[in-house]
Amino acid sequence: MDERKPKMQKTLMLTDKGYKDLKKAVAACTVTNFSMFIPSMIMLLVIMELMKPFTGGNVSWINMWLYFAGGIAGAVLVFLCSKNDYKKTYVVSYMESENARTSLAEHIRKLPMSVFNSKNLSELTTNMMGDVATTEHVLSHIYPQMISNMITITVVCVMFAFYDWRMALAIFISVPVAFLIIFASKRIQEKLGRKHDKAKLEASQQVQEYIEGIKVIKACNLDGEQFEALENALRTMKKLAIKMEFGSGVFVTGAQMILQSGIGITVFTGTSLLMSGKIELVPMLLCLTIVTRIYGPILTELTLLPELFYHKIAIKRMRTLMSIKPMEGDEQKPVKEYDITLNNVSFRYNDQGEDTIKSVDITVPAGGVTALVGPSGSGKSTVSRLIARFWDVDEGSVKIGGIDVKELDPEHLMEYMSFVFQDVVLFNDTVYNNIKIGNMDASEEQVLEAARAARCDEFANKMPNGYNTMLGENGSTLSGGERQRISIARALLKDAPIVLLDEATASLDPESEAYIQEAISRLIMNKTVLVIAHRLRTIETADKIIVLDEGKVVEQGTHKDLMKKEGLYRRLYSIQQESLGWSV
Ligand SMILES: Nc1ncnc2c1ncn2[C@@H]1O[C@H](COP(=O)(O)OP(=O)(O)OP(=O)(O)O)[C@@H](O)[C@H]1O
Repeated sequence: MDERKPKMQKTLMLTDKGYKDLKKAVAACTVTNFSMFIPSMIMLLVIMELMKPFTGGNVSWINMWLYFAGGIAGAVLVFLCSKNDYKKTYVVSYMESENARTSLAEHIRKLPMSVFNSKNLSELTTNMMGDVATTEHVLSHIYPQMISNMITITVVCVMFAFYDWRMALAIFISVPVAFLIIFASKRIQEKLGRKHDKAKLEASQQVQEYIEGIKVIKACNLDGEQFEALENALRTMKKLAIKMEFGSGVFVTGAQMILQSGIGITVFTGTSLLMSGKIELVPMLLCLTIVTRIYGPILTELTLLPELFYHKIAIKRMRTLMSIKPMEGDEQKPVKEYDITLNNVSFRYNDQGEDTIKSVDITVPAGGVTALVGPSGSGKSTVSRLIARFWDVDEGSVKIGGIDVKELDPEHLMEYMSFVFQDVVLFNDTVYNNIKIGNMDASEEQVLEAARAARCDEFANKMPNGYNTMLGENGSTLSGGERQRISIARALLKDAPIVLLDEATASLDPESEAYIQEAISRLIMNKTVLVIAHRLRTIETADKIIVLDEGKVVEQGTHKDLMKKEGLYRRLYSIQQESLGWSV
């Protein structure tokens, strides 16, 4: 964030507009605070009018009617000011939280995958929802009111100081003491807040794991064990929540008592000054009216103040996430050739530990099909992730058409690639929209054409609303083969010149596989294709086969070439051929 921005703007991570709107909200709150004095003043005037007969005067009914009219006008004014104040404070908070969530989402989208290795989903959801909600609450309920209350009380005290400094001091003295008590508890509150946050995160991870793994839990009868872990996490969260509430409660109640003692101090000072003839009754009553009026919002504010400390923790977390450098690159640079080369590439997922890919040289010729094979864990998927720049290589380079992928913005690079993975991610939307994701600019006709080519018609037409049928969360209502066909339809619609197929048909039954193979043949026509396959018979016709073992290229050539050698490929192929004869 820009160093020249005001401290409060930086602290609250506000946009320029948000900061301006916050100032407007403070102004609106201050106007409301002052407008609130009007009814109390009128009440005071009415009381004084009614007391006239006790001092030998008469009640003026004209005055009473005037006060009545003034009261109504005052009430309308208070209503209008409060309405404006509500609008200003809530608009700023909701607009800013929308901005914060959008910029977090945009930022997360551009982060290297290594970030997602070290952060889990619950942590990111907490950042996007919980931390922003804390900021939202602080902006709508604390900052504008706190600042405007400070302005109001300072103005009132300064005004009173002109009349009698002792009365001004009596009103004011307890306010800073009350605030000091809350701020003195900052360390304890922050510590408790951090612990509670950690417990909340642990609990939401447990809930997420429990719900995601519900099928396995049921199948393996793990209800007891898994539920116990969840229960423990929830119990710890409860304990810490109580501790936190108790911790803040002690200080808040103490601060409130001190503040309320201000009323007593004002009454005592006023009465003493009145008795000694140093002030008159009316100003003293005015003082008391104001003090009760002004302390009300501050009392509420004191209960909310500890949230400022938890907010600091939330802001720190958001700032840490925002400070992670996104992957950058040229957003325009055209890629004209589509051959892929890996030159002496080494890569490891974690800073500690062994390289997953070790000094690999690979060439994927443009317009042909290259297969990547090897035992499980040999690094096939990792190579495809490096080509797509989901991760950056540690050594060497990955080039497409002679351009290093590190020079290209990841989103720009994606324009040249389509993927079909074994795990297809589907959104809670219609079948049609799930396919359209492949190319948001495609016409309806193009979407349906791609869907037909990927053999989606067979299942979509049987659904209640055809292509407009909503899929459950992550397409839970579809079979593995159906999900794959949607994924292929997306890729067909995208029509990118490079296609990466990662175990696309590995988990399918023969009938689904036949459908998918047909759709895939259409997809890869005239494209640069890199296919990762476990079942070697599916890549026998590939133009080139690269064999990986423990992160190294150990063989390459055509199926025929490799079968002539006594190498890993031939061994894997023979094992698979043998297993075809097995039955259960
Ligand atoms: N996100 C990750 N973080 C840390 N290590 C990882 C990650 N993904 C993969 N690995 C490790 O890298 C190695 C290579 O994994 P990779 O998925 O590339 O192998 P693969 O050949 O595609 O395996 P498979 O055929 O079983 O899918 C494995 O040891 C794996 O445990």
